[in-house]
Amino acid sequence: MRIAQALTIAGSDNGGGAGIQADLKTFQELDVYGMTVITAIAAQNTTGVQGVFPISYEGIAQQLDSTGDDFKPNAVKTGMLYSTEIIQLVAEKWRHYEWSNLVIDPVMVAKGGAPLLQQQAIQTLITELIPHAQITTPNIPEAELLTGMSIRSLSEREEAARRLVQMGSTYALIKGGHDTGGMIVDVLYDGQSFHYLENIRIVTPHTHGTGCTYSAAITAELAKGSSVLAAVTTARAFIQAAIEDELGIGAGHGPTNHFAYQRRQRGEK
Ligand SMILES: Nc1ncnc2c1ncn2[C@@H]1O[C@H](COP(=O)(O)OP(=O)(O)OP(=O)(O)O)[C@@H](O)[C@H]1O
Ligand SMILES: Cc1ncc(COP(=O)(O)O)c(N)n1
Repeated sequence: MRIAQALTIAGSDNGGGAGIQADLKTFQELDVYGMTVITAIAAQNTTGVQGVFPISYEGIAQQLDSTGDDFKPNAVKTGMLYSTEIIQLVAEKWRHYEWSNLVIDPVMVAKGGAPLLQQQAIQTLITELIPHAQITTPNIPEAELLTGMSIRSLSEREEAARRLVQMGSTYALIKGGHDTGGMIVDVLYDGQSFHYLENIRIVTPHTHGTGCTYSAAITAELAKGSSVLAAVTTARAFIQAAIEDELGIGAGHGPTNHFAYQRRQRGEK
């Protein structure tokens, strides 16, 4: 049996809703073999982040080498990278191992406001990693910090996507989850034309890890050989189902339901 393989380079969420745990669950649900390089341990639950403990530089470098020396992932995603040094290291190993299909989820701040990327590392993300990206998937506040512009209107979302492509990302996906209103519009730009993914906003507190899960689903689909547009379309359906069929875990912002998409595909409730 041949199986597509994907690697996630991200932080750990012991609560299982975001970070590498969300990524692995998503890979598994989409029939992709998952591997991890852990950058930091975030102690957190549905009420917030209680602590962040970065893995040492050597610890991350060794995980990247142990992975790269033996495995050939068909796609790679990055989530919480935390510092300039880690971003530079990932960029160096990316070139060294000649990986492909890089999905960058530029994780900066957790839902409750805890910083997951040091302020000064944003510029390093722009210069070192984004030029290697097949697709970069910021939410609106992340897109504002990356592009230096404020984003209110749809045309500003399009302009932010243009700027990300100018920085070297082949595709840009500006996610609309932080917008207000009944419909959520995610804007995908391929350097020439825009695609709009519109979905009904589900009213629920259980949206912890939506960005992680969405970008992991894109990564899984790219690993299986889908085009970027097809990968984003499937991933959008995956995250919509995961938010809609809520699990109701925890006292605060609970995780999304990673089982929901495949259960629906099988005709189960
Ligand atoms: N309430 C909701 N109903 C439907 N879709 C949602 C909802 N909240 C988020 N989404 C979708 O989930 C995806 C990611 O959401 P968002 O834009 O909030 O990213 P994010 O801030 O990176 O997520 P997170 O910080 O939770 O990991 C987007 O496609 C967004 O449209
Ligand atoms: C390890 C890790 N990575 C990413 C997030 C972002 O997810 P959210 O914005 O939903 O808190 C997180 N909380 N923890």
